[in-house]
Amino acid sequence: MGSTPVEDMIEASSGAHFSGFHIDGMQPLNSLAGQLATSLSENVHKQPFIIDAFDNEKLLSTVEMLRHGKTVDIPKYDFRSYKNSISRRVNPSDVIILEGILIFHDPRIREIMNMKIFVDTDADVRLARRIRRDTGEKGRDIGMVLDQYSKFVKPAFDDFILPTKKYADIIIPRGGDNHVAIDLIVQHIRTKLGQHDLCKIYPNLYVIHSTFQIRGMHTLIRDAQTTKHDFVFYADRLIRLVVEHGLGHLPFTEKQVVTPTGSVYTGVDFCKRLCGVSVIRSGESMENALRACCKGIKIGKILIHREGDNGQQLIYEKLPQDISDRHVLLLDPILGTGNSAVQAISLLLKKGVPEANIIFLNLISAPQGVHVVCKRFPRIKIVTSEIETGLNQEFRVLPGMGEFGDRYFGTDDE
Ligand SMILES: Nc1nc2c(ncn2[C@@H]2O[C@H](COP(=O)(O)OP(=O)(O)OP(=O)(O)O)[C@@H](O)[C@H]2O)c(=O)[nH]1
Ligand SMILES: O=P(O)(O)OC[C@H]1O[C@H](OP(=O)(O)OP(=O)(O)O)[C@H](O)[C@@H]1O
Ligand SMILES: O=c1cc[nH]c(=O)[nH]1
Repeated sequence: MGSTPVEDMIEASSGAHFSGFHIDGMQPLNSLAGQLATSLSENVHKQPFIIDAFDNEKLLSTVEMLRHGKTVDIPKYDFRSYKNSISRRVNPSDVIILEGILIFHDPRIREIMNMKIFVDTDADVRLARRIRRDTGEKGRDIGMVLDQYSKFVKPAFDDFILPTKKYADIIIPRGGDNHVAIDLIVQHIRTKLGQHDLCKIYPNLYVIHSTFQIRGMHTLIRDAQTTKHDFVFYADRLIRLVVEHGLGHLPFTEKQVVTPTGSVYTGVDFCKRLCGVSVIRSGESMENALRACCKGIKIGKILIHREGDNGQQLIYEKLPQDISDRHVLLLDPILGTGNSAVQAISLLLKKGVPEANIIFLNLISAPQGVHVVCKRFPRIKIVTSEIETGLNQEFRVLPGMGEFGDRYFGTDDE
């Protein structure tokens, strides 16, 4: 086995292809060539392509659980009995490698992959590996292996697997021996895991496009010398930008109107059924901006007691009764450790709000908080105006802007 998960996976693969990101050991859910052969009938070419042997629903739900940070049990396929017998426990991790024949077939599975790789291996090498594996590991007779290969495996590869190559982002020639390609992929994944590429790791994290105006406003609110009046003024301007950006992520419907010139303008209609939820106290600073954009919007409140990096406790909540039918704009200007956000989002989920209907709006996010929230709730959207460098020992955001609530509401002593 190689020294990285990617290398391990390439070396372990039996030749056809793999795709990432991926979980080592996931292929039993998807089946290998032997399963493929048994699932295809002689007249497969005349029939629509239905893959009964693949449990894609299970694959999707398993990956979803891993993305939520949950441990899963993956069934292991036994080639001798043709059954899923034992299962294997897999823990969640930052990189999920998903490997298997026909892995690019189902568009829903393609959709969850950040990078799709096709390992192109010579047909002779694939056949040689197959003979070695099936006679050795599966105890099959060589005549049977060759017969199965020419009748089912080769035509099925040409008809169904090769065409999925077009979905790959990267095609690696010469399979696992191509160390340059493997190094490039490993480097790419490392880069994605770096703090500065958070948006690439988490497609639901949106950092508003920076301009010198925005940098200028941040410079003012971060400056410890800035007066309360200016702090509020520039924080409000930034908050308004974040709110407008966040509203842009709501669904919309197409709408046509007739303009005063008598022409038809094809536009969109805003999403109905919204509400805001502010995290007391700092989140309340964002309510005016939301009300200014969405007239009459209902705004619920959550109060969380925060102590250090844990010990978060929900103290008070008052939310619209029909919140589960609404898109929720969660308001809190600071995402630090992420513990307050996790508490608030967990409460919304408990009230029946679908995860995908939550947009978390904030001014600054520490990478630690982004990791915590995005891993636990991969379907919520986070909209922020800047990503910070980290947290200090007291779990304050760095460089940060100090105690936001105190500076905004004037309760700091200076
Ligand atoms: N989605 C969206 N709505 C906007 C925007 N700007 C203003 N709005 C208005 O904000 C309103 C959404 O607020 P809601 O209070 O959920 O509206 P509603 O569903 O009609 O009323 P309630 O059910 O009583 O809450 C919509 O009626 C929009 O007209 C925007 O940028 N996006
Ligand atoms: O991600 P976390 O580490 O949980 O930190 C973020 C929380 O801290 C801030 O509130 P704070 O406790 O300062 O209260 P305040 O809004 O009442 O000032 C902020 O508004 C968040 O709610
Ligand atoms: O840096 C921080 C962290 C939490 N709350 C704040 O107001 N500032």
